[in-house]
Amino acid sequence: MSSYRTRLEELTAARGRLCVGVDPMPSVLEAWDLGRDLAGLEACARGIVEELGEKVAVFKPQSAFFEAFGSAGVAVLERVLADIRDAGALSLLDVKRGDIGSSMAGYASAYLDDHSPLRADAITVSPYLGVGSLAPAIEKAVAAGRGLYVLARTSNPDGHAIQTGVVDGVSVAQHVVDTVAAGNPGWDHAVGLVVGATHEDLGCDVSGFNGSILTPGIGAQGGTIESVRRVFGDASALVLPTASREVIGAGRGQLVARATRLLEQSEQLG
Ligand SMILES: O=c1ccn([C@@H]2O[C@H](COP(=O)(O)O)[C@@H](O)[C@H]2O)c(=O)[nH]1
Repeated sequence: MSSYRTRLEELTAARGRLCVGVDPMPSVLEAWDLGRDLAGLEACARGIVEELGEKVAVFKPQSAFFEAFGSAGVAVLERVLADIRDAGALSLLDVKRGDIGSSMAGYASAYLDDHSPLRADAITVSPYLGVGSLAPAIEKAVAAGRGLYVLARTSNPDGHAIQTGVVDGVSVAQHVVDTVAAGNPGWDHAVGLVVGATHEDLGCDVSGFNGSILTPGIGAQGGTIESVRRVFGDASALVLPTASREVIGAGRGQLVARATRLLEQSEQLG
């Protein structure tokens, strides 16, 4: 399999630069006229991929909404990941894992191994235990042609204090950006960042970054493609904008129109 970076570049060149979030939360199920139950979860999550699977480059299932239904919900997630593969799109599983190395190796097997039923093309990871603790997942991702996105500057206001806090002269977010950038040439540029779309001041400089930047917070959290273009400047070219409720939150009938609108807007990102 070619590298994650190559597959991402090829697919976004062909389908446009948008990652649609698959967040089948109760309000979304309601908007889709579905029950807040396992059947509703499956109809909504698989319906999103059925409608958009060949139009969109990347889908980001949010693991929390599947885990909420226990093992039956996780089985739905496995089917959603398979649907995404069958549609020729990339899956970016939002699980925000982070632990000491030995446990991180377990997570890597769960999400990045070619034989795992929960395998995704990329996952989100947390660097709170140190970027170095992510090494087993990075090794696995590179070897398997998969990717990781490391939380650097998240979209939520609560992240501000910890991520813009300064240690040894640089912000925590900048430390994450710089550490990933330094490793990326040896990692096939498979490691990206999560940097939210909601900030007027990022609190870190991503202009020299050398991987993909996942940018959540568009729509429901107040960010726009236009604000991403303004705030990220030249680094906009690296951005993979992602939106969940903005695309899926008004029911199945609105899906294609809402995704198409964001895809058109994302052409501004260069
Ligand atoms: O910094 C972050 C990291 C991840 N997320 C996740 O993205 C989606 C956003 O949903 P919207 O409906 O588009 O607001 C959700 O799954 C979050 O857990 C984030 O928002 N911010």
